[in-house]
Order: sequence, then C-alpha cells, then structure tokens
Amino acid sequence: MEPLLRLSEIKVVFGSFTAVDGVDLSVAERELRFLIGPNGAGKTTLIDVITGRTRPSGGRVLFGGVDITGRREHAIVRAGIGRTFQTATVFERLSVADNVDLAASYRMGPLRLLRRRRGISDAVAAVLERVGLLRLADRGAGVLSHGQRQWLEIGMLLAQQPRLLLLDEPVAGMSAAERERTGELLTEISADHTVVVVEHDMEFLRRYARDVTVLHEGRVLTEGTVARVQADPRVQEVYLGRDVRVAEPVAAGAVEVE
Ligand SMILES: Nc1ncnc2c1ncn2[C@@H]1O[C@H](COP(=O)(O)OP(=O)(O)OP(=O)(O)O)[C@@H](O)[C@H]1O
Repeated sequence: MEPLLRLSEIKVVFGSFTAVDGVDLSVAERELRFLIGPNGAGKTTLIDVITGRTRPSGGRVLFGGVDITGRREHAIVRAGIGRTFQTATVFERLSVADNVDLAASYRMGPLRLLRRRRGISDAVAAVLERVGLLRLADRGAGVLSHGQRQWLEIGMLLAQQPRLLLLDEPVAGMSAAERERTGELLTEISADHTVVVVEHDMEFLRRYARDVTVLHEGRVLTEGTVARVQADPRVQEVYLGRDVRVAEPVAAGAVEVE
C-alpha cells in the first residue's frame, strides 16, 4: 500500500552546507513515527520541507500519492498537513475556545464562515474535550500553563482536520505529569491520524514511541522499533558524542538524555 507520506532523496543545501543529504522516509496511514537525532541532525529542516517552509534542493515529497514538493505553506495546510512549532503559537488575548474556532475556520470557505453560529460549536467542544481543555474553554489563552498551551496548539491543529500532524518537540519544558498526559494524547490521536513527532526526550520515547527514525548529519542513520534503535551501537555512539549517558544495556538497552 502507498504510504501517506513518502520522501525520496530529499536534499537541502544552505550555501555550502548540506543540512539534509538524500533522505528517504515513508510514513504509513495512522502511524505514530518518532524522528530523533542529535542537535543539527536536520529534523526541523526535514519538517520544514514537508510543510513547504523550505524548498528542497533535490528530491520529492509525495502526500497521499500526490507530489507536493515546493508547494506553498498554506496550500500544504489545505492538502491536510498540520504542524506545531517548538514554542506554541496561540493567541493569548483570545479565549481557549476562540483559538480553536479560529484555527478551524482556516480551512473553511467564506460562505461557511459567514454562516457560523455564535458560541462554541460541537466541533470545537469535541476538540477541547479531546485535548483536556474543555473546562478552560472560556479562559483567556494567556493564562494557560506551558503544557496547556501545547495541548491547545495540538487542538488547533486537530480543528483543521489534518490527515498528517507534525509535532516539533511537544514535551519540551513539560512537567512529568504533563508529559504523561501528552503521551496518552498522542497515542489517542494516532488512532485516527498519522503523526510524526520530533522529540529529544528518550524517556518519553521509550514509553510512547512505536517506530523511530534516527537522523544524523542530514542522513537516516537507522530506523525501526524503539528497542531495535536503542540497541543499535551507532545510535548510542552519535548520542554518546553529545553528552548522553547510555543506561544499563541488559536492563533497558536504552540511551538516556541527561
Ligand atoms: N536557514 C538556515 N541557514 C543555514 N543553516 C541552517 C539553516 N537552517 C538550519 N541550518 C543548519 O542545518 C543543520 C540542521 O538544522 P536543523 O534545525 O534541521 O537540525 P535539528 O535536527 O532540528 O536540530 P535541533 O535538535 O537542534 O533542533 C544545522 O547545522 C543548522 O545550523
């Protein structure tokens, strides 16, 4: 079966520096794929290529079998690809519900926008329920905690009904409880969406990841289940070079970030 997302031979060159160097990546429908790799490995650049923020110097991006390489960002959102950034971009002066409502309207035509009812629509309420923010619907987004902002941003993405969600370090800066809730949320979302998560947090990865792609110096170093990737000496090596402690290999076969 054709994967939902297929990157082939993606290359990104900034001046004389090659940030992404011939990456092939296939993500099937309803997959929860983690993308990891040391700083500067090219993870964000790859996400930028998929979302049209960066035009690749070479290679193709196929989404649902359609070539979307080089399309503009808004066209890619409309095609069904949504992303979050490392820092949540919510409108602080608007209520939590209005943030979701506004995001939902992004894909609506002008007639539907005009016909929109006042108050919280069922669709907005359903999204808020899913991300655990329904009881805060009327509060200003500016009062949310860091974790709640991230969930709101995920909710704003869901409101746009994307087929593919790209999340850039969703648990960075979160408390342990917030991480756990986020892990559960990602697992729930991936039941009916395809999700690609860029994440540094190895503990989080061990708990919630299924399949992992490891990037290093702009190339795919290895790919597979969490257990396989963690046991790979090449992965341990690239992380070791960057101050990452290797845990008891027999117990967990795991790599831990300090
Ligand atoms: N616009 C740009 N111009 C020049 N170099 C860039 C540009 N964007 C990224 N780079 C370089 O490309 C490389 C890959 O960067 P990228 O942000 O994709 O890595 P990353 O894996 O997401 O790293 P991190 O985990 O630190 O976010 C880095 O060396 C970075 O300095």
